Amino acid sequence: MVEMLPLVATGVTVTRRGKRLIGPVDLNIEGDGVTVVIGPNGAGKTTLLQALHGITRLNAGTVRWACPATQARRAQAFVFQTPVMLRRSVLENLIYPLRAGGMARKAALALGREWCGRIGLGAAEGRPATVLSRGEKQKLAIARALIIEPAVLFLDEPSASLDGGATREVETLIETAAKGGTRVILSTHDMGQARRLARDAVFLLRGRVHERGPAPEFFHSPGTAQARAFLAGDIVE
Ligand SMILES: Nc1ncnc2c1ncn2[C@@H]1O[C@H](COP(=O)(O)OP(=O)(O)OP(=O)(O)O)[C@@H](O)[C@H]1O
Repeated sequence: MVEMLPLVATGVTVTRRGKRLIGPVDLNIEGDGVTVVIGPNGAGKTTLLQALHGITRLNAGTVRWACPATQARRAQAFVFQTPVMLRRSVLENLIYPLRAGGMARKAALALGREWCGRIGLGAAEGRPATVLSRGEKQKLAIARALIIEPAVLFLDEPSASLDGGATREVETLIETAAKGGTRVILSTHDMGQARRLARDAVFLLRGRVHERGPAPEFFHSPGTAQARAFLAGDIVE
């Protein structure tokens, strides 16, 4: 895997139609495991993830990786909150990034089938991906991101509106990826999920990093009144 970390964001600011969505944000991400980005609706979680991944225009600031930008782009993946399925079979969706990366079809199919089985869709490999359930689509989208063995994986609300069983399956995929050396950065509204997965937490409020820390300390004894209130389930704006 490409050595991409630390990720260093400095003064990252995104403004749209005269409104500052995030920033300035300074953030350093290194080590391994899962970083969770949490905060109220509209705090800027999605915008921050997209800014770090390089798919939204910055109005100020920089995002730097430990490797050249072209290499960094190829070694990271992003899974959107609403998974985008190609109008092809489950298996063809899975092998798409492998083929785009130049892998021979036979090898790609073998790896794709292995992943189909791993996410419990072995019997559905020929089915159109568009007819899958929401949970199945999310698993497929995550598997399609992981199949290229990215060094860094961004996930925006990976289990929004999934039930307990589907959420568990998605979390297992994420944990396995993190154990395998993929650095995961995800946003979530689910504080149970944040506690289960996080190595460290970033609490965003009104587009700024309000508090950041290792998960055990952050969840046990947050340092700011707003983070305490948020974790207690109070409305924080
Ligand atoms: N292209 C855009 N133009 C104008 N405003 C935008 C644009 N994209 C996002 N916003 C606004 O920026 C703010 C941050 O949005 P973002 O989706 O990043 O927040 P979030 O923390 O992910 O929210 P949620 O928890 O509701 O998903 C919101 O007020 C949103 O309405």
